[in-house]
Amino acid sequence: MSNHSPSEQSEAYIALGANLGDREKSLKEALTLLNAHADIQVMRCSGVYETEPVGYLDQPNFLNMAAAVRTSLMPEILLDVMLEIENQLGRVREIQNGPRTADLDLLWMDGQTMNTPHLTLPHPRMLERAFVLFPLRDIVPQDEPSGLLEKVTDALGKLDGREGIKLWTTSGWEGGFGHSAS
Ligand SMILES: Nc1ncnc2c1ncn2[C@@H]1O[C@H](COP(=O)(O)OP(=O)(O)OP(=O)(O)O)[C@@H](O)[C@H]1O
Ligand SMILES: Nc1nc2c(c(=O)[nH]1)N=C(CO)CN2
Repeated sequence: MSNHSPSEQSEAYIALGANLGDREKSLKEALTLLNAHADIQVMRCSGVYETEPVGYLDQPNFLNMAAAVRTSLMPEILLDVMLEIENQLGRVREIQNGPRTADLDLLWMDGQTMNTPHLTLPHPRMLERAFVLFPLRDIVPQDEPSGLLEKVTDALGKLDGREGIKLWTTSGWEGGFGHSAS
């Protein structure tokens, strides 16, 4: 089977989080590794936000961000690349919702829906999570064709304020990847 989608390129949105070790370095390395893949280009990066842990509370604050990538890979293959990057950055799965050096979630891919044991799209919890929505809002363009901006704006309107989210750095990291012009 081909690893590539029949219709050229997709735009995928990825959430990144880290709360162990040098968190900012882990996020940057994850993006560098994504962009180093021959079939993935990092197009836009959100600001980096420091966020209080959600779910399992007895753990350090996270840094969270989101990135938009262009890829010709099928969603399952893109997810495999992301899980491999988590492993390369030293992720060990011990506690559900627990601390991690790097967590990469595939949020949205041109509005495609799927539900397999390996991958659910859109990510089922993305619209409940302020630590996903604030970064996403930074990078979804007004004219995004598959309805993502409306979903993000609507979900943000239902949140109570900023819920333990503060801007850490505006990042500007996509400039380093050389693909930021559309
Ligand atoms: N959209 C998706 N993005 C990332 N992983 C997914 C997705 N859908 C299903 N999965 C599966 O979820 C599995 C567990 O992921 P992980 O351990 O990162 O969960 P988590 O980050 O602790 O929780 P959450 O999924 O709520 O963020 C992955 O191995 C992957 O196969
Ligand atoms: N603030 C914050 N909390 C979390 C996060 C995360 O990335 N940021 N990830 C989780 C599991 O994916 C559980 N809780």
